[in-house]
Amino acid sequence: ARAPRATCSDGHTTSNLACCIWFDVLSDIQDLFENACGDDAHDALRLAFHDAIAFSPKLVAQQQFGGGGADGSIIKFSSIELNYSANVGLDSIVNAEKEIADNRGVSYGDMIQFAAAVSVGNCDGGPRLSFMAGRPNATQAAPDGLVPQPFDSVSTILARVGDAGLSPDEMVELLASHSVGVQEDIDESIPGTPFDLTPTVFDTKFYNDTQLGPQLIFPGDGPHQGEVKSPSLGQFRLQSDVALSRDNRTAPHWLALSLSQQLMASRFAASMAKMALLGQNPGVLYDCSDVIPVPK
Ligand code: HEM
Ligand SMILES: [Ca+2]
Ligand SMILES: [Ca+2]
Repeated sequence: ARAPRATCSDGHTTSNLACCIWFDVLSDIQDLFENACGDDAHDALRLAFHDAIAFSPKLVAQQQFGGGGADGSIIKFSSIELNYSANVGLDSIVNAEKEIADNRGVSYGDMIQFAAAVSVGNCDGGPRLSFMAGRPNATQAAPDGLVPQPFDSVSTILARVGDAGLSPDEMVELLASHSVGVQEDIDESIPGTPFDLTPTVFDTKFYNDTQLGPQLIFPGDGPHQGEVKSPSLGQFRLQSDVALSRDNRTAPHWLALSLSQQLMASRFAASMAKMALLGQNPGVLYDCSDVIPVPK
């Protein structure tokens, strides 16, 4: 059955009038992204992970605050969280999204997941992500140490994301995001070096090249902590990506995704939807997915 339509004051239609504000936010965020899959879109996708993954039931069991997950804490408490080493390079997207959210009166947690969903649709091959709105504002900064680092072992990474609620398969699926990413801060001599040869295309090349590509060269002045050799000067290899691509707990799924654009895109969309709810009460959220543009 088709969802009932409501018409916003600007003429857009959506299944829920409470979603109308997101058409305004969409226009702001697309101005920032220049309707493209460029630097700001990439940063917005990375930001969604760094906000959401900072959620730890394990810390709560030790009577500590475990972070609020996808709660916008990385914007609300940016003066704290942007000092964490894993969050290097996120300042400019945090400031840009904060300004839009403040202007439009939406929560930072919603803003971050919305911007990420829009960003993926701007990349050729990117699936249409869903978007749930209604996250309350963060109450505390997330503690340090919850965002995986490229020099972490596979066991460390899987334990950390497992604590947050993500399976090894979901971790693998989410890394399709590195198909549209570049590094800036691991090797500062070569900012903008991508993780695959098609950083504006959401494709399977990243999975294929990390798993099967030869390890020949450090493209800049490396090695740096978290970096391993890459197949060519034009791309950069994170140690964690290569380790996950070859570990027996994650390599089979990595291979499966490398063989099917359709599987990769659909699994990524499902895992992103799950990640966007980490630490959140789904009962207070409502579906504004119909505001997310249909990818070209
Ligand atoms: C094991 C987990 C992960 C590790 C260790 C990791 C690490 C990194 C590192 C070191 C960079 C380069 C940052 C810089 O130098 O500017 C990066 C970039 C990026 N990451 Fe991840 N990442 C992980 C998972 C994810 C996930 C789950 C997402 C999204 C769902 C994501 C999205 C991105 C994007 C889009 C970029 C590119 C940013 C840009 O182009 O400026 N990453 N990641
Ligand atoms: Ca957070
Ligand atoms: Ca790519």
